[in-house]
Amino acid sequence: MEILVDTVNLAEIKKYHQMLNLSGVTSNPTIIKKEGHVDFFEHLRAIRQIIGPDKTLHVQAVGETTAEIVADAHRVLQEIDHDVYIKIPTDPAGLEAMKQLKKENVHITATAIYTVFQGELAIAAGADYLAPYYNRMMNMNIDAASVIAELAQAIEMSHSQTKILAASLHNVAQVTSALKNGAQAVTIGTDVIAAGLNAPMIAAAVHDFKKDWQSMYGEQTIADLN
Ligand SMILES: O=C[C@H](O)COP(=O)(O)O
Repeated sequence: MEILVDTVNLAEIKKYHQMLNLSGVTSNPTIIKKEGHVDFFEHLRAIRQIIGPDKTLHVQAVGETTAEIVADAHRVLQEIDHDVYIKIPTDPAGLEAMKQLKKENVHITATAIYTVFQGELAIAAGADYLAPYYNRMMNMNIDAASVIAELAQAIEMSHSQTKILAASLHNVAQVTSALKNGAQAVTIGTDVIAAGLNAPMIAAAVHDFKKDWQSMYGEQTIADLN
């Protein structure tokens, strides 16, 4: 199971890289905008510095034509490193760019996926990851769980190496549903992770255990015991 964070906030990436066994970081222009007008390449290099070479870093191309997308990909690979996963929207121009970039062995994350059909074409194009947009599908009354389950089946049936990296996850239920339905990876906003771990019932359980411990041993921790 791969857990990624859907943020480019350096402090948040540091915090969750330390807390969790993160597999990587994903971004898109909207996520980058939240940090203000940062130096794009410098910021991405800082993320790579934090997560190290073994984690995956997914950066979205912004060009609209195939030639522009391919040029964006080349620039990102040149400025950051050749292990970056280039996120490419799964539309006509993007699919053609995927086909071209796979010939150069570039890592591809096919993004903006709302339908099984888009996913199937991205699998055929050799994408390394598919990023189906869970919450955005739900907003359109598309059954996101079924789309992910069908894509998982398509990958299995075609013996493809493509993995599903569920994105646009707006709550813990969506995360667990994506994983249950066959996503190998999920990219989660740090607000969703925090909300999932800050449930009052977790704090209450920890508090009750502490109270019972203190009623016997006072302020000493286990490490303090003689
Ligand atoms: O790049 C993919 C994002 O996970 C989309 O998330 P969003 O629907 O919250 O903008």
